[in-house]
Amino acid sequence: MTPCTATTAEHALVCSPPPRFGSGAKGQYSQGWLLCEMLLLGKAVLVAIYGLDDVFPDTRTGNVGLAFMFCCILCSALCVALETLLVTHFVTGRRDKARALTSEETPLLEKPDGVDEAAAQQASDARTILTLVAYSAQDTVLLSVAFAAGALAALALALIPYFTGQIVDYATIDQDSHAFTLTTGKLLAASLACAIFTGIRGGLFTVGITRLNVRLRTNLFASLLRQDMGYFDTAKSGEITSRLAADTTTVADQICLNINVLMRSLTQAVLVLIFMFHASWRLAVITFIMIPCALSISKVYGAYFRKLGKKVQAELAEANAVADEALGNVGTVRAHAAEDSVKAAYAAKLQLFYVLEMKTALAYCTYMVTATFLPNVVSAGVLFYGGHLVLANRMSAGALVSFMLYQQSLSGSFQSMGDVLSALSAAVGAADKVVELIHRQPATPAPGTYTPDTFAGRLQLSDVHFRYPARPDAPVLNGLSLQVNPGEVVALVGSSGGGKSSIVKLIQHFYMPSQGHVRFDGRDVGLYNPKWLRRRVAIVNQEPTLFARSIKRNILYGLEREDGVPAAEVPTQADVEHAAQLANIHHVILAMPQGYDSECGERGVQLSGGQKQRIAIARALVRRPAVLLLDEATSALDADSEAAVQDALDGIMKHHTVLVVAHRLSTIQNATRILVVSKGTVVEQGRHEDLIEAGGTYSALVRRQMQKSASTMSLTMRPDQGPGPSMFL
Ligand SMILES: Nc1ncnc2c1ncn2[C@@H]1O[C@H](COP(=O)(O)OP(=O)(O)OP(=O)(O)O)[C@@H](O)[C@H]1O
Repeated sequence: MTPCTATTAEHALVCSPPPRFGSGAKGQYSQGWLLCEMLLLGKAVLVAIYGLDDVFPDTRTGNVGLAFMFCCILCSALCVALETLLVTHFVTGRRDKARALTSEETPLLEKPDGVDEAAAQQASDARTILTLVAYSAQDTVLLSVAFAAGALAALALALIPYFTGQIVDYATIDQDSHAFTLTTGKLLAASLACAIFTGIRGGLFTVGITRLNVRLRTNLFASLLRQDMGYFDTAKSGEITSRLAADTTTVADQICLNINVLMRSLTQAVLVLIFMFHASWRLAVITFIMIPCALSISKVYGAYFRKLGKKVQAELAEANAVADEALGNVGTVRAHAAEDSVKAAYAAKLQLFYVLEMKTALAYCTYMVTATFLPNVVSAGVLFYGGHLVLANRMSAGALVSFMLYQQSLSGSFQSMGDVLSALSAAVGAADKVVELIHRQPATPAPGTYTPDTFAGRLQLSDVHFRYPARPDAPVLNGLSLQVNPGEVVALVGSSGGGKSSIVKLIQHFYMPSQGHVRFDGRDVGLYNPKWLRRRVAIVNQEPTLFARSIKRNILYGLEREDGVPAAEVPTQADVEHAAQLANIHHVILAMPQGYDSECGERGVQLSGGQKQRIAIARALVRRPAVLLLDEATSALDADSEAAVQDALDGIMKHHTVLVVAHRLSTIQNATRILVVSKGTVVEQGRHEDLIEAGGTYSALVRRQMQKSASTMSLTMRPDQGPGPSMFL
C-alpha cells in the first residue's frame, strides 16, 4: 500500500518544477526515485517487522546496517544522476521547444527585473487572482463540496499508514489474529473511502474547470466584440483567437488543477502531521526540522537553474535569428555565395548554446544527486532515531512503520505544494493576458444611449482630422467638412488612398476623429445608441461579408430575436423578400433549390461576387434605413454581375439619402453633389457637369478614366452598355 500513489500521478500532471523536463526525463527520473524509495522503505519495513534485534542483533550491527543503507541510497542517487545526465542530452531539443513555448505563453518571465515592473506585475497578478476568484465564486457550492471530498480523501489516506502500522504490530508483536483481520478490513475501508472521495473531488473539479473555462471564454469574447476598431487594426488575429481558444483552457485547467492539488496537499500535510505527532512526537520534531532544510536546497537550486535556462534560451534565440535571416533570404545568400559565412555564424551561435547546455547538464546532475540523496537522508535519519526508540521500547515497530509512511507522504505533500505554487504562479502569468483582455477598456468612449423619436438623417462632418490608431504618424483626413441633407445623393470620388472609405468608417463611429465632429441631425454620432443607429444608417461595404448561414439569416443579420430585437420589430419574410426585390436578387434566390433557406457557405463562398453584393444590399435595405452608406465595389465583378448590382443601386438611390463612395460614372452623374476627396480634404464639389466645366481635378480624373476605359472597353462592356456607366474612378 503506497499512500503517495495519487500524489505522484497528479503531481506529474500539474507540476512543472524547473529541473524536470520532457516526459521521458521525468518518467525515468520518477522510476529512479521510486526505486530508491522502495529500497529504503523495504529496509525500514524489514527492520520494523522483524524487530531490530532479529535483523541486526545488537545496536552496533544495527548501525552497520544503517550505514549499509546509506551506501545503497548514495549508489541509487549516483545512478539516477548518471541517467539524468544522459537524458538531459537527449531531451535538449524537446526541452528548448517547451521552454520557448512557455516563455511565449508567459512573457512576464522574460521581462527584465525592475522595481516598478515587479510592482506592476504584482498588481496585475493580484487583479488576475481576484478576477479568477470572482469567476469561481459563482461555483462556491460545487467547489466547497469538492474541497470537502478532498479533505475526506486526505483523511482516509492519512489513516492508511496508521492501520498499516497497527497491522504490523498485530501480526508480529501482539500476534492477535482477530485484531489483525479487523484492522485489515479497516485499512481496506479507508482505501475505498479514499478512492471514492478522490473520485468525487476529481469529478467536481473537472466540472468546475469546465464552468470556469466557459465563463472565461464568454467574457473574453464579449470583451473582444466591445473593443474599438483600432485594437483590431493592431492586434494579430491569430493571437486573439489563440487567447480565446487555447489560453482560456490553459488558465482554467492549470489554475483549477493546481489549486485542487494545493488544497489536497495542504490538507494531507496537516492531517499527516497530526498523525505523526500522535505516533511519536520526537520523531515528528526531527522530521519537521529536516524536511524544510531539504526543500530549501531544492528551491535555491531551482532559482539558479531558471537563470541558466534563460541564458540558454537567449542563445538559442540568437542562433534561430541567424538561421531565419539566412533561410528567409536564401536567394540573396546564394547570389552572394555567402553560404559558408552563414554556416559559420550559425555554428558559432550553436557552440555558445552547447557550452551553456553543458553547464545546465552539470547543474542538473548535481541537483539530481542532492535531490535524490537528501530525502533519503531524512528517511534514514528518522529510521535511525526511530530504531533507537524501538530498541529502547519507547515506540512500537508498527508505529515506526506508520511513521515512515507518514514521513514519505509528508515530504510528498511539501514537494507537491512547492511545485504547485510555482506552477500556479506560471498559470497566473498566462491568466494575466486573458484577464487583461477581459478588462480592456475600448479606446472609444462608452456607447451612447440617445434614441430620438424622429430621425431625418442629416449628416454633417465639420473640420474632421483623423489618423488611424495603428498609424498615428500618417494623417488621413485633414480638416474635412461635408454635409448630406435628407434625400440627397452625395458621391465621394478621388484617387485611391485619398480617405473616402475612412470617411465612411468615421460615420459608422468605428473610429473617433482626433479633431472635429461627425454629426447626425446636429448631434454627435457617438451620442446615439449604436443598435438604434445601425437600423437607421445602413452600410453596404466594398467587400461585403456573408456568414455561414442561410440567405435569409444573412439578410436578417443583426435583426433577429437573438440579437435582442423585440419580436415585433424583427422583419417578416415579406420584408426580407421586399428588400431582396429592391436589391435585384429575389429571383436569383427563388431559383435556388432551397430558396431563402439556401446556405451561403463560409464567407459566402457558395455565391458569386455579384450575388453576395446584392444580398448585402438587401441586408442594408431590410432595415428601412434613413441613410445609406455605399462603398461601391464593382471592380471585381464581371459585366453581368456589375450591371445587376448597378440596377439595384440605381433603384435605391432614387428613394434614399445616400453617401456613396463612387466608382461608376453613372452613379456620379445622378448624384446631387460630387465631392472630390484628395489627401484627406474636399478639393472640389458640385454637380457633374459643373465640375467637368470647371476643368479641375474631377475633370482630369474623368478624362483619365475614360481613356483607360476605352482601352479595356471591349473586355468589360456589355453589348447594350455605353462606355459611360462602366467607368471606374
Ligand atoms: N485600418 C487602417 N489602419 C491604418 N491605415 C489605414 C487603415 N485603413 C486605411 N488606411 C490608410 O488610410 C489612407 C486612406 O485610406 P482609405 O481606404 O480611406 O482610402 P480610399 O480613398 O477609400 O481608397 P480606395 O479608393 O482605394 O478604397 C490610406 O493611406 C490607407 O493606407
